[in-house]
Amino acid sequence: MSSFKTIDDADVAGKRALVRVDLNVPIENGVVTDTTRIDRIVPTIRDLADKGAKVVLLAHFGRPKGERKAEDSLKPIVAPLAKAIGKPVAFADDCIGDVAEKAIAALSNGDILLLENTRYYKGEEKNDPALVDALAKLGDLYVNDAFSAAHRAHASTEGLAHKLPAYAGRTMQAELTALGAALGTPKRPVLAVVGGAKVSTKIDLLENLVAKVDILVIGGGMANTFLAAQGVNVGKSLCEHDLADTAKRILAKAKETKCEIVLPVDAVIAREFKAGAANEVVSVNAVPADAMILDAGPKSIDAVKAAIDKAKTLVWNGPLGAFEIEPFDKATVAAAQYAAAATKAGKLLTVAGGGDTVSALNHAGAADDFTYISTAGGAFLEWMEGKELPGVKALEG
Ligand SMILES: Nc1ncnc2c1ncn2[C@@H]1O[C@H](COP(=O)(O)OP(=O)(O)O)[C@@H](O)[C@H]1O
Ligand SMILES: O=C(OP(=O)(O)O)[C@H](O)COP(=O)(O)O
Repeated sequence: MSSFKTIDDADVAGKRALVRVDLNVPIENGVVTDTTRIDRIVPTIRDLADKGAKVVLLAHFGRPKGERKAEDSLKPIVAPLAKAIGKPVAFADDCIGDVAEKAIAALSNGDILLLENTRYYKGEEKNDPALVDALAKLGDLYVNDAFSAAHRAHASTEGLAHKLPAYAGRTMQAELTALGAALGTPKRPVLAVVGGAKVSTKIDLLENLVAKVDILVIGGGMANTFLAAQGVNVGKSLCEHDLADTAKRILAKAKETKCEIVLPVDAVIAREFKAGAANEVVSVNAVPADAMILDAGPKSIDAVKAAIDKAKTLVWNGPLGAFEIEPFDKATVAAAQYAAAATKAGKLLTVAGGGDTVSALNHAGAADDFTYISTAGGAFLEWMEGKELPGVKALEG
């Protein structure tokens, strides 16, 4: 169990509390489509505000890589955040410097301010001491409530904890407690389902995961990368061809550890990435060069269901297809509803996480029946691997 200070240990009245939260939520046309991450940080924010802190929220959005990209602004999140907290939330157009300092100076005790995307600065992902210093100047204490970004050793998730008195927020505490309770000694067989689009940042963790789980279903963009590594032509699908060697190494390791790998055998393909695009089901060996795989096909769905039937524990991060655009949500919805039914019947313990995964499970009407829904995707899988998360470790001093 982690040994860090929590906000119960902090004297916050009249202090500027820099609170790292995860607001990397799904947004379509400027509208937040799933508020799970927002809802989960409310207790920490309300608690600090009620105790008279000046609450200054730090967060990233997307992967702008140090550029001020308008589509990665946190501004559209202000209104849903204020609604969830039930209090006004001010916004500053920068996370450091004059703009941030003036906005903080204008706060009264109990006020809440959101600073613009920390990833507008290259120093964030590099954990650059200069950015850490510039951020530290803005606060008297630091609270990390972003468990879902705790696998990143970034300025606002790791560096700051060494510069200011550091505390874990309520969600950070709750996630670690809930994951420990659900998965500390998981009932076997353990099935992991890993899909989604963040192939390059998640593929490495599969190498450890195949030593921890009995069955691994690989779906979504991740599956395309594995199929391509095996010589399958995936056409214009989301695929990271330069990771072929990594994929091969993981498949070899899975053989050694006797972890069963389930890859799609058929796919729903289309030529346009849009709702209602003309589509057809083909074998993964027959994807035309000008088409993309946007979902798993019916035979693949049956294979996922068969894997769920064998398992006693399921951990899931990453949708099996481009579930935001119908009809390419079928595999994700079918697997989610099947797992939810098995959980309800008492046959399976289910833990799922990740910004888009939770959104997909809500879309499928399955989230409420899962044993535990984490806000975290990559962070929760790294926790599952047994890795020390830099954001958590830094809180331990
Ligand atoms: N075959 C596919 N082609 C393109 N995008 C896909 C495919 N399968 C899944 N995705 C996309 O993956 C995204 C979610 O991936 P990721 O960010 O890794 O998940 P999470 O946020 O749950 O950790 C979704 O936006 C979904 O549309
Ligand atoms: O959405 C997140 O992670 P997730 O996709 O694993 O759930 C976190 O905000 C971390 O984002 P990042 O993977 O761009 O560092």
